[in-house]
Amino acid sequence: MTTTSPSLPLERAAPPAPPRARGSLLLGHARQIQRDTITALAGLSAKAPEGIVGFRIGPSPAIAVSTPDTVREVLIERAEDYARGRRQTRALTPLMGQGLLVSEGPVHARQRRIILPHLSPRQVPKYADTVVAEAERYIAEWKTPQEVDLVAEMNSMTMDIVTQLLFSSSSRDNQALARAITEAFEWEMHALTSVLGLPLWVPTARNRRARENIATIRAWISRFIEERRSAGPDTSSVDLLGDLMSTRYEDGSAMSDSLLLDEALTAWGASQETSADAQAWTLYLLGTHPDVRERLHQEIEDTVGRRTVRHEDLADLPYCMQVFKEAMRLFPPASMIPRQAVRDTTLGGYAVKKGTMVFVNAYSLHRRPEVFEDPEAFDPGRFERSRERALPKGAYLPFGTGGNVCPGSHLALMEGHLLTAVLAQRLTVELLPGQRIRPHLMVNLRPDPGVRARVCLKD
Ligand code: HEM
Repeated sequence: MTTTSPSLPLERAAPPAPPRARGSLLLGHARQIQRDTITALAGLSAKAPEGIVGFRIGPSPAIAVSTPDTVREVLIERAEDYARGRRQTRALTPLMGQGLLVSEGPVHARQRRIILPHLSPRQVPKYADTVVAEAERYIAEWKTPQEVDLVAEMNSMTMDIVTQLLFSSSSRDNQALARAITEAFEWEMHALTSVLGLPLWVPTARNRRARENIATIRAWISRFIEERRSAGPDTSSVDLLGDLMSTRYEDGSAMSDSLLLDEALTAWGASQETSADAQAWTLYLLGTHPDVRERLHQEIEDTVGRRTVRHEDLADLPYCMQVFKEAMRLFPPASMIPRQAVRDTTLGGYAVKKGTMVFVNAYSLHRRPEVFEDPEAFDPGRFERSRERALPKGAYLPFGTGGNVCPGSHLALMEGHLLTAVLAQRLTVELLPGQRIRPHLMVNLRPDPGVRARVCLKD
């Protein structure tokens, strides 16, 4: 007689924890991350051949991912397992309300559907003349030759540009408003990065000031909305605010005033500093690579000469775009895209526990030697059309990917292309010697402690 043993359900082995970087017993890698976030996270990713590494920030488990596959898993394939971190939401809500950087789920999807068409490749060329005019006006006000900090200058220039693109107005003549904006963005930065990250209702002096600033800014934008309404429908489409006021949901209804305000402030916050940092890095890299600068100047000389740059010129300025894209490869303004696991899940075959913070490390992704040969070298040739097309999917992500991919990417690329051309056309920029400039990550990646340069208007 033969006997068969009762069949047992096959037990699947639980996925293992991701390879762990050893940190201090109590704090994990908190101290290193607090001191120098980008170096700490890049260092962790460099020791992770599979592009996934686990570590702790104090008691909280965290993971950094830095290969095209692991990044795509977090941002696309298993995106529903991750949300924005609680800290990000808490820090951004006071200024940006329920705008796209805060909202999730159906509200987020509905807002993206209505906003994205206004930032499409067909729509953004209408903003080109404004970008060029603002840049030229800004440059013309310099008494040159002059020594400047390029980081501060690019911040002011992009602030002027973004307020024109959004509201057809400038904050620079209104000192109280300009100060409120700077301080409010600084408060947000502090809330996102400080160890304590106290919520706005805690009555500290810093929080009280932030509440006043936020009220000032929101009142200013509300006034714009009211003025537009009373001026009638003709004023729509002159700027992004006009577009958002005139757009309609599928059911024919318009965006509420409160959401209009939230989305305008979100676009402002999401675009101004990212664009400024991208441009500052571009100038810095051009300053340290005379061969690239020479070729760029030649392209502009041959194509545009001394006349004002127009959108139609961009197709004939391919090297200019390659320079901007390569600068964002080496120094992506949004270097770390944060997420938090909302349930137990897996990543690259490893277990991820609910609550784990996940950092999509674009800085290290853009330096994968198997994708980018000699990754530390500044080589705009990598973005020649055929070479760019040959890049693996998800290898270059300055604007993220998936359901939260930057809706302003076409505008940002056009603005970067135009500004790179205008600045090279109108100025000679010479970096001052003896500077030690390092990437520093607060929310965005900026050159620290700034980039001192001698600028001179060309005749
Ligand atoms: C060089 C300039 C820029 C860079 C590097 C950049 C980068 C990014 C990245 C990486 C994300 C994805 C964040 C995530 O997945 O959590 C993002 C989101 C976003 N960006 Fe940009 N951005 C730039 C310019 C702009 C501009 C010009 C606008 C608008 C006019 C804009 C509006 C937004 C908004 C609203 C989001 C949130 C999208 C969502 O969560 O649905 N950005 N940006």
